[in-house]
Amino acid sequence: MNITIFGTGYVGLVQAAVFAEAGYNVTCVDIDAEKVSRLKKGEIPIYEPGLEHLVKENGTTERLHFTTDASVGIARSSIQFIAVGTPPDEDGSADLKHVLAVAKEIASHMEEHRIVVVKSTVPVGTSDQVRAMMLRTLKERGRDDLTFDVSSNPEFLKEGSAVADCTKPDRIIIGTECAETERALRELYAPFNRNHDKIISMDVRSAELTKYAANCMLATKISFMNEMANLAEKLDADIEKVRLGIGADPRIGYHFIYPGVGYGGSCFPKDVRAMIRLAQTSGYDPMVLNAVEQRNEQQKHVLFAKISGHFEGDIEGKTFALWGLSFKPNTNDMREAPSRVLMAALWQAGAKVRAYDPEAMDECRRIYGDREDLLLCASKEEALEEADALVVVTEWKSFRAPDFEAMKRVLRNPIIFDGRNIYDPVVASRKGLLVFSIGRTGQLLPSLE
Ligand SMILES: NC(=O)c1ccc[n+]([C@@H]2O[C@H](COP(=O)([O-])OP(=O)(O)OC[C@H]3O[C@@H](n4cnc5c(N)ncnc54)[C@H](O)[C@@H]3O)[C@@H](O)[C@H]2O)c1
Ligand SMILES: O=c1ccn([C@@H]2O[C@H](COP(=O)(O)OP(=O)(O)O[C@H]3O[C@H](CO)[C@@H](O)[C@H](O)[C@H]3O)[C@@H](O)[C@H]2O)c(=O)[nH]1
Repeated sequence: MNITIFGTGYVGLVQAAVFAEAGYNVTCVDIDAEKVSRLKKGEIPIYEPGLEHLVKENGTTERLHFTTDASVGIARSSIQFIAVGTPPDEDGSADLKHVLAVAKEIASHMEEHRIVVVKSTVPVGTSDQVRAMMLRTLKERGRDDLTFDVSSNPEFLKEGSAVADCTKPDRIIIGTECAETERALRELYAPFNRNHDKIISMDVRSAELTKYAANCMLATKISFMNEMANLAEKLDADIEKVRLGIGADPRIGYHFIYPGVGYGGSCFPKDVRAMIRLAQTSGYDPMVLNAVEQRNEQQKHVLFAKISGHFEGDIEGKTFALWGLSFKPNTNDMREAPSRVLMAALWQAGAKVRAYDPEAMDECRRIYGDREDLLLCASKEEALEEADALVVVTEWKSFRAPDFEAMKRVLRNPIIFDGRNIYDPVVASRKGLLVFSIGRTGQLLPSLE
């Protein structure tokens, strides 16, 4: 089976590699010529566990092609996936210009029936816009005899485990009103649907809403837990105990109830805002989602407030070691990362940052360039040198069991601001370190001898 995928970002590239591994011939089209030329050489522009191996292995065969020439991809395959970005517009709504550009491109070059599958995260009603754009373009070409279908197949992969998520999806949503498309997509996904039927078929609009609803639900869980964490501090309770206590209820579950410094990344912030805009333009006041978004914005400032509180506002001239730049572990992605909000606040207050991240150093350099108040360190140990305290923003595995005694010797003050609750304050205190966590301060903080 031949498949074409527009967009070689996290979604398009990973899905392409996984389809190719299953034995399909996949043509990847991207307008970014540099990216395409790197991919042709087997260079992977993003860090995603397992991806490089898959692209290299399949890129040397006939199964995985990269091109900037849309017409090649359109001619080759009956199924055309749209997996381009849907970044936020100025008002928070999803900007559909890339999606519609691909729709126009497909209609400009197709010579026979095509199944267009929207995999990008798009507001309800986008498939109607894609359809209208294609009809208009075909009409302009004088080829409105050509037929096509537009369906929805949203993607649920997580960065950092994208290959695993695509290989073993927990559900495959097929949003279509066309029986032929449903048959084709069921056949396409059959290799990923062997254990039990993971395919959930529905109409296109419900499929589009399912994607936003999933992300909004997960974001709501996180904002709710952050709210409980902030309250726990006020009430001298320990949110980590509360987390275990509520997670034991299977109706709540242990997943996605970790408090922290707020959710980041390329999806939750953008998708919650897009859902808010969509609700508002439909004449509905999304009270819950507004609160989710506001809590998250404030949560990104909680760590700085703790730092400032401890040093009684005397931040100017101080240096902070920062462990973790990416928005979550196992990725180099820094889009909407809480680390960026924290660094901006520290710089604004006149502090310097010595940062380390296992994968996001190049990305950080790309974003900030050379700055006097940012030193990118070669190791987590180097970041601690001459620092007034350590701040942990991302819970990378390699940060979890540090040598507290060595840390105490190097830091100017034996203090850790732990934005992900990866350290036990009691254990750390035995080694002479004071840990400020999220949602577990007050009487629970052991005093240092
Ligand atoms: N990143 C994730 O974890 C994730 C997960 C699920 C869904 N999504 C959604 O999937 C979509 C893609 O996200 P992403 O993170 O892969 O984006 P991305 O920004 O990493 O990549 C998008 C790619 O599309 C290319 N592109 C733009 N216009 C094009 C065109 N006209 N023709 C061909 N290529 C074009 C860009 O050059 C870029 O390489 C978004 O709607 C996103 O919300 C993302
Ligand atoms: O208990 C938790 C879980 C996550 N996070 C934060 O939430 C953000 C998002 O994390 P995660 O969902 O793991 O990463 P993403 O790669 O952004 O994946 C989300 O967004 C994708 C894009 O839409 C969807 O496909 C995925 O299903 C959805 O999980 C990160 O900043 C995490 O630190 C928390 O603060 N607490």
